[in-house]
Amino acid sequence: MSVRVVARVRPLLKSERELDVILRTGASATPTETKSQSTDGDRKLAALRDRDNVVRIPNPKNEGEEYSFQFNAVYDADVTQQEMFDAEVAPTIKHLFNGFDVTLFAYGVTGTGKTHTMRGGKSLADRGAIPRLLSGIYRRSRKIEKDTNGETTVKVALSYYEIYNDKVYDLFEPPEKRTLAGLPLRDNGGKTVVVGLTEKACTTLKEFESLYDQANNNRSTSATKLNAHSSRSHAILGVKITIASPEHTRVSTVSAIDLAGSEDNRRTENDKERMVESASINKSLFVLAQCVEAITKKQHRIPYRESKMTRILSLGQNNGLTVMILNVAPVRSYHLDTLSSLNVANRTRKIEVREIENDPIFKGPARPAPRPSLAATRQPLRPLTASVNVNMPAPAAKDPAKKDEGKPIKAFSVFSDRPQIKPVTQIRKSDVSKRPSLAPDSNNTKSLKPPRQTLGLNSASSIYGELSASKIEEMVERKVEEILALRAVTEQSRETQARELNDQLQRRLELLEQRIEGTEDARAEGLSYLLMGKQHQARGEHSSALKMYQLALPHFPHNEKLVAKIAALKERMQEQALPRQSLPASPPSKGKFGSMLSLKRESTLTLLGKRQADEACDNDVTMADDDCLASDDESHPRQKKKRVTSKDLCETENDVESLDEYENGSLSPRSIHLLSIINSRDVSQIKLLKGVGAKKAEAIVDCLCEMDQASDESMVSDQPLFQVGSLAQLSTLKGVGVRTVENMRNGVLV
Ligand SMILES: Nc1ncnc2c1ncn2[C@@H]1O[C@H](COP(=O)(O)OP(=O)(O)OP(=O)(O)O)[C@@H](O)[C@H]1O
Repeated sequence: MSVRVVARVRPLLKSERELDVILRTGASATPTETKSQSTDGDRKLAALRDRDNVVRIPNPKNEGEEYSFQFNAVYDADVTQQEMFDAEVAPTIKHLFNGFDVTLFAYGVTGTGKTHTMRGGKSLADRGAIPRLLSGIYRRSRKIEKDTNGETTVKVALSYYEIYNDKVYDLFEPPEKRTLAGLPLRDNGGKTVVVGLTEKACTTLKEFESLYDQANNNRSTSATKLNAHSSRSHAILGVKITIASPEHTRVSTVSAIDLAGSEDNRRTENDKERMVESASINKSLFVLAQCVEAITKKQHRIPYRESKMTRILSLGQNNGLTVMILNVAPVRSYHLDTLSSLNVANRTRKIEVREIENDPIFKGPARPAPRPSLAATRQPLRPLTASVNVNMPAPAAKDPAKKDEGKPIKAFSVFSDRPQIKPVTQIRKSDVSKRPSLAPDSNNTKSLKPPRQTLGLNSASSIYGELSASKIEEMVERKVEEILALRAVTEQSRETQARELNDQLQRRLELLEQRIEGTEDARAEGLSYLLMGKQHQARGEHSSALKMYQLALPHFPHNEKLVAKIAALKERMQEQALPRQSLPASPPSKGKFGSMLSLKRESTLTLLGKRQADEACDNDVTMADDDCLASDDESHPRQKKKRVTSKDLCETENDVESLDEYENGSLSPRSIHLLSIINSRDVSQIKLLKGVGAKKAEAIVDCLCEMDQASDESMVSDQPLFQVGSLAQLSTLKGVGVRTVENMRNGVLV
């Protein structure tokens, strides 16, 4: 049977407004009713359980749309604690006395009413599910004892613990007795047990109330922005009942769990301590959601062990009945949280649990072949193999020999882990007809393929008298081995294929890289010629520039701009043949870009320019040839290390043009000051210039020193001879571009 999941919508709190209600329940078109809107107070139990069971919530991204979540039941804000108990908790008591374990847990966002539902208030009417459950247990115990004239006795024992920051603490122990590590968990026969937990015998409701209240004082609660009495831990109350009749003793447990609520810490404004708690709460609830998802998706691995809470809750693994009460707040401020908890709860509904009563412990002489422990091995859920009607009262003292006989017709499915030999009469007709392999006249014995079917047959082993359990197990084992072997072979061939594919891919990649590298090398060479040509041209060395452009041409054979440039250069050289011849004799012209460098330090600059070109090409092999060619004849934009775009070049050209103002006039005080700093070769001063860091300053000084060394004069004097005389010259230095010069100049205060 699947987990029973019911939703309970809490009424509006004083601080909440009617107009913020976004949840709708049932088929009603009006928002969830609040307590004030409560109608008929004395609804019948059946009516309660059968009422509309849909919660509707708008899509947060599109309010026009609505999501609907269906549950086993939905309880509006007007439903009282008594009604809630009668509808959902009271029916589980008889299952408990029939030997089934019961798990009741409240799930929901912080402040949605979990503690209210489980523990409730102090007044009689406000009492929650737990005290009412205990009251019901004691009442039933008294009745059984009375009906059997005291031959059957019922003992109730309590344990109560909390999981706080993923550590387990005994709530029957005062907090000062807690150890840092908390109590350990252990797997015991398929159940997770807390080691060293106090178990208190409790004979009356009054005793329970006092114990429970006292223990709750030990529970970790704090005021948060979203709830003045927020539970900071998951609290688990275990009520163990031991029914002892003259023939046997039967033990079953009800676990009532008040989970801590998930918190959206953007809303809680939690302090550090609360945040740690909150992280732990959210983590365990997240693991719970993951477990739910893994179970419903039938995944192989269910992450129970990733949090203590999920390990203890063992949803879908625990036998017996599970009821989840999803608490929700009806208002908008909880919108996303509500949506997410509705999602988790909705998925939980699809989880199937094995409803198996606990084995009775028989008194008297030892009995042959007890049923193997069903809980001992946790296995995936199996299809139903038998049925029990838990709604029928269990006979108080049954003949143990006839234990398996005459079980009433089922009300829900029972799942089995191990082969169970059941009389054929227990298999419903419909079941037999649905599964041909179970039919007595079936000749389909060869189709024992999937283990599920094989196991299904076990329950009907009387039909196949000759097929003993061990034989069937042997067959299953053989089949499993076959499947595993086949899988191993398939995986091996798949691996080989993948390896071959990888090799092929690698080879192709290498080829591609080689091709790209070859192309890039050639292109880089061409670009370096272009760049050098440009630099020569900028310095007025037209013949060198022409040579470089001509060397670049084979690399860009179809580039019209380059062809045009070569032609223009040739023409200009012819025009300027005379003036150019006279230039070497004339004094350096400060007004011409690079003139000082070209005339005085030609060899140095050729060296520098070449290095710049090499560097630029190393770093800029991707630069478009058009970008290179687009620069104007007189401009000298230095290559930047980043990818150069045509936009950059245009801007650079504009910047250089702006420097033209210095070409024919004297330098401004600002520029003079800047150049004096540069010429000082003082790294500590240069690095203070705008846009220049320590690295750039060092590069500038290095460059100047290199030029000094390269000059003939530097051989005879220690004094730096080369002086940067213009901003344009400055822009040609290593590590400096026109934009840097502009930056430096703008940053200079005079
Ligand atoms: N059905 C209800 N009827 C009346 N009041 C309710 C109901 N449900 C919740 N409340 C009130 O809402 C408030 C928050 O409820 P509660 O403390 O039970 O929330 P919670 O989900 O346990 O929160 P947390 O996870 O922070 O512990 C309380 O003041 C409680 O009395």
